[in-house]
Amino acid sequence: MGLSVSTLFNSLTSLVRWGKEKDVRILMLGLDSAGKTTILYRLQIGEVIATVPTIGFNAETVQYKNLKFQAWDLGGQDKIRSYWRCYFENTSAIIYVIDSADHNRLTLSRTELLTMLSEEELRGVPLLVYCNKQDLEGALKPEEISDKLGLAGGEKDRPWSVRGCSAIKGEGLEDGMDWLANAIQNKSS
Ligand SMILES: Nc1nc2c(ncn2[C@@H]2O[C@H](COP(=O)(O)OP(=O)(O)OP(=O)(O)O)[C@@H](O)[C@H]2O)c(=O)[nH]1
Ligand SMILES: [Mg+2]
Repeated sequence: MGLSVSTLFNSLTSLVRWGKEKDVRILMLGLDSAGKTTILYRLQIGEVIATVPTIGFNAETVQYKNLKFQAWDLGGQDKIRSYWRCYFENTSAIIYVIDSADHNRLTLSRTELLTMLSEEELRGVPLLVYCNKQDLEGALKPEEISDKLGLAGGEKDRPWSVRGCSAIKGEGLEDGMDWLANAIQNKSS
């Protein structure tokens, strides 16, 4: 995996420095290969880039309509998910990405999501779930995924929304971001 202690330390130092300078920090989380990095660069440069699995994170400034934010796209592989919590401080919103065609790992993805949401630092933070890869045959619809996640039963203290998208086709991303931008602005007003 190659994530050394010094790499982690440097990451955390830059995280703290950046977190102080910028206002809106959005975390992008989800299992490996869900499409987080693809979505990040789709939002930032409007193109599909060739990705490799993220070891550590990508941090980018994204301008979306009138909202400028720092997006932290964290690697989703099993062994590095435990580092997610190092990035929770000062989070304005969470984008959680699910591969809608990865039926076998939906339960695991739900578990990781609920574990993260139970963290005190993320209490009340708006959550957008992108059900990505809607272009793939057999992809579960956002309504089905929403039912399986069961957020309606427990997430009463935060704004949340579950939306379908395809980062490859560029579909659905804007609807989700419009909702998130509103949720962030309402929270801080
Ligand atoms: N068909 C389809 N493939 C997608 C879509 N979004 C991403 N992919 C592909 O899914 C693979 C993984 O995408 P990444 O963006 O690297 O996934 P990630 O969530 O950043 O993965 P980690 O960095 O390992 O956590 C790549 O081959 C992407 O091209 C989509 O909407 N549809
Ligand atoms: Mg990635």
